[in-house]
Amino acid sequence: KGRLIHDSFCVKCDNVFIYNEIIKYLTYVPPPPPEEESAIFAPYQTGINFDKYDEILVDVSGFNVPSAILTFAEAHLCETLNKNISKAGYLKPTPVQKHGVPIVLAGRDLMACAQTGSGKTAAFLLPILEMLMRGDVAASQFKELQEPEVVIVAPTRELINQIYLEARKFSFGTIIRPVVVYGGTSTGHQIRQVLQGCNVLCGTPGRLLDIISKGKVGLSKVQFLVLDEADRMLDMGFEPDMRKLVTAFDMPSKQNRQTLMFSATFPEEIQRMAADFMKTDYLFLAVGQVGGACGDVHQTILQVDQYSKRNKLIEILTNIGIERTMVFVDTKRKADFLAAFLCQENFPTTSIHGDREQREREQALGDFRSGKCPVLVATAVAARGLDIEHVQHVINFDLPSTIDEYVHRIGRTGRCGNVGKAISFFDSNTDLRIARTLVKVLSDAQQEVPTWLEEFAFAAYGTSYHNPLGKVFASVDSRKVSLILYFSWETLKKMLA
Ligand SMILES: Nc1ncnc2c1ncn2[C@@H]1O[C@H](COP(=O)(O)OP(=O)(O)OP(=O)(O)O)[C@@H](O)[C@H]1O
Repeated sequence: KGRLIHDSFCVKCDNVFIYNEIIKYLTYVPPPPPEEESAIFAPYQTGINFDKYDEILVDVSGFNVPSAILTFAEAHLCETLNKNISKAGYLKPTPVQKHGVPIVLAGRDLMACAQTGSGKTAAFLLPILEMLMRGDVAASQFKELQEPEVVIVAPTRELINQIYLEARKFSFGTIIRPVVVYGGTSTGHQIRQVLQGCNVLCGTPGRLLDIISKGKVGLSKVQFLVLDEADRMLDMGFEPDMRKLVTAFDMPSKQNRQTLMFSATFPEEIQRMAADFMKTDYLFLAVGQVGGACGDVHQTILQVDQYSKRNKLIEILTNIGIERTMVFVDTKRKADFLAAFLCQENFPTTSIHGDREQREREQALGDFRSGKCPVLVATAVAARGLDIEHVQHVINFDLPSTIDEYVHRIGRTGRCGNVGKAISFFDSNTDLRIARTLVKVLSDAQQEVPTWLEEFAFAAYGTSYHNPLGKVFASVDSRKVSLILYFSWETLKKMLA
C-alpha cells in the first residue's frame, strides 16, 4: 500500500499486489551489455547457402541509382569500421548490403525490401556510421540535453535492443556512442544512459517519445531516421507515433535528413504512406522473391484441427529432440498454457509475450539462446527481426492472420545462409483467409503445395493470387504499379476513342 512517485508517474495504490507489480515494472534495470570484445563480436555462423545469396535477383528503382559494391573494400569505409566488419566475421556483403550501402553513402533516401535474415541491419548501420565518421561527429559527453545524429526505431523491445548491440559492435573503437531506450524498464535509468552522451539513439516508439517529451533529447541534429520493420512501424498501431516523431518541432524536415526504411515485407498501401516520410527521389530496393519467404526455409503445411494440435506438437518435438524450436501461438494466454503443458511433458520450454514482465522476457530469450530451454513459445511479439543462432525449427501452432506475419515468423530460422524448417498447422475452421496467399508464398519459394490446401485456396475468397508485375520480387515499388495502372488506363482510353 502506498504512494508511488516515479519520474512523471504518480499514483496512490491501495492494492498491495498491483503496487508491487508497478514498482517492479518501473524499476527494472536490464543487465549492462557485454564489455568483452569476444562477446561483442561473437560471429553468427553463415550457412551453406550464403554464397547463393549472389544469385538472388535484385531490382533498384528510381533515378540515378549508385553502382552496387561487390566487396566491403569497395565501399571505402574507414579503417575502424573495416576492422569491426572483419572481427564480426563478415567476409563479403549480402545483396541488400551490396546495393544498400552505396545508396546510403550517396545521401539518398531508401526503402529496402529483402528477405529475412539477409543482413538488413548492417546495410543501414555501416553506411550511417561511416557518414558520421566522415562528418567529424563530435564525441558525445554528459549534457542535460542530448542531440543524437541518428534515430532508429523498431517495433519491439527485444529487436531494438538487438539493433543497439549491432550498433555497438560496428561502432566499437570509435567515438560514436549508441544508446537504447525501450518500455518495461526504468525510465530514470535509461535517461541517465542517454545523458551520458548519445549519437545513435535506438528506441521503441512509446519510450522514445516519452524521453523526447521530457526534454532530454533534442532532434535538431538528426541526420538519419531509420525505421526497421518499416511496414509494421507504419501500420495502424504505430503510425500515429511515427507521425508525432517526424512532426516534432525540432525534427529536421524530410529534405534535411536521410530517411531509411527496411523490412522483408512492404505492402503497397504502406509504401504509399511511407513515401510521405521521404524525399520524392527515394530509391526502392527489392531483393528476392514475391511474398518474400526465405528460400532457405523448408516449409511444410499440415492439416490439423484445434483439438489435435497438442498431440501433433508433442509428436513433432519428440522427433526434433533438443534442436532449438520456436512455437508461435495466437494469444498470450495460450502461450503460457502451452509452455506449462510442454514443461509438464518434459520439454524444457519458456515463453515470451506482451504480458510477461520485461525481466521475464529477457530471461526467456536468454534461456532460449543458451539452449537451457530449447523450446520457446511465442506470440507475434517475437515474429519480427529476432536473430537467434541455431534456431532450426519454427512451428506455427496457430497460423497468423496475414501472410506477411507468416513470412516474418518462419524467417526466425534459415538465416544468413543456414537452412531451417517451418511446420504450420492449418485448421480449415480458422485459417481459410490465409489459404490463397499461403499457396502463392509456397509456390514462389518452390515448396510443395498440398493438394488439399490448393482446394481450400480455390474455394477461399478475399485474397488474390496475382501480383500485377509478375512473380519475381518480394514487393514491387508502388510507383511502378501506379505507372502501369496509368499506362493501362491511357491504352484503354485510346482503344475506346
Ligand atoms: N555480410 C555478412 N556476412 C556474415 N554475416 C552477416 C552478414 N550480414 C549480416 N550477417 C549476419 O546475419 C544475421 C542476420 O542479419 P540481420 O539480423 O541483419 O537480418 P535481417 O535481414 O535484418 O533479418 P529480419 O528480416 O529477420 O529482420 C546476423 O546475425 C548478422 O550478423
